[in-house]
Amino acid sequence: TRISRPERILAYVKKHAVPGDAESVANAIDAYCSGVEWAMNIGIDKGKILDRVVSETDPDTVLELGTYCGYSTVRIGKLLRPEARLITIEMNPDYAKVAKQIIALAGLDSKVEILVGSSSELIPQLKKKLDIKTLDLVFIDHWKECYLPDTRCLEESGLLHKGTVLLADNVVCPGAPEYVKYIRNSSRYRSEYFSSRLEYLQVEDGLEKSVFLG
Ligand SMILES: O=C(NC/C=C/[C@H]1O[C@@H](n2ccc(=O)cc2)[C@H](O)[C@@H]1O)c1cc([N+](=O)[O-])cc(O)c1O
Ligand SMILES: [Mg+2]
Repeated sequence: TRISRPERILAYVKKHAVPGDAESVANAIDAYCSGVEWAMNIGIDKGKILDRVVSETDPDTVLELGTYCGYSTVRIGKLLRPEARLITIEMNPDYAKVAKQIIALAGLDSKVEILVGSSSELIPQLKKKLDIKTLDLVFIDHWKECYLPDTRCLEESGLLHKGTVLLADNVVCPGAPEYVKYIRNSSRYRSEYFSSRLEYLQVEDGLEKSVFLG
């Protein structure tokens, strides 16, 4: 069988990125996905909003739900202080294998830990397994129907503190209507919508930033 799309992306990154240069890794993935074949990375336009939210939050501990090829993992990781930690959850072992190599190529493996498994199974274990107290930033970009149940699980696991930022991708396309309805109507969050474009296309999409109020 042909190699998978993530493996085609990895081959392109190996050929065109500069090892240790995270920016060149992100640029290589964007070049491939703009010019050769689309892939569900947050992309350039929404990526700039992600960058701004990460920089403003300046987090010590970040959780990402949905690693895929590691594009957003690299975008976030390159903005973190050396002592900060980024935990990313990926349930597809083949995707995790590609992401691990892309994150290493970006020189970010010391800051990033990839956990292979489902978010619903791993979120309740984070405190115990990874000695995590609370999360400063959560980037949500996995299966859209999991956004809400996993947010409830984060609340119940005591992983959110006053000021924790949740940033959700794809609130318009493909959309996460149950999540958006919950988070915008909850008195426990202050939410803001950032309108943008779906990765590599001229379709509207956007990010929802929600601050947990405790
Ligand atoms: O469907 C989308 N994303 C689903 C992502 C899913 C990823 O999350 C992982 N996961 C990890 C842990 C889990 O528990 C479950 C899944 C999956 O193994 C996959 O790697 C999507 C689709 C479009 N689109 O235009 O169609 C655009 C986007 O930006 C998207 O993010
Ligand atoms: Mg997405």
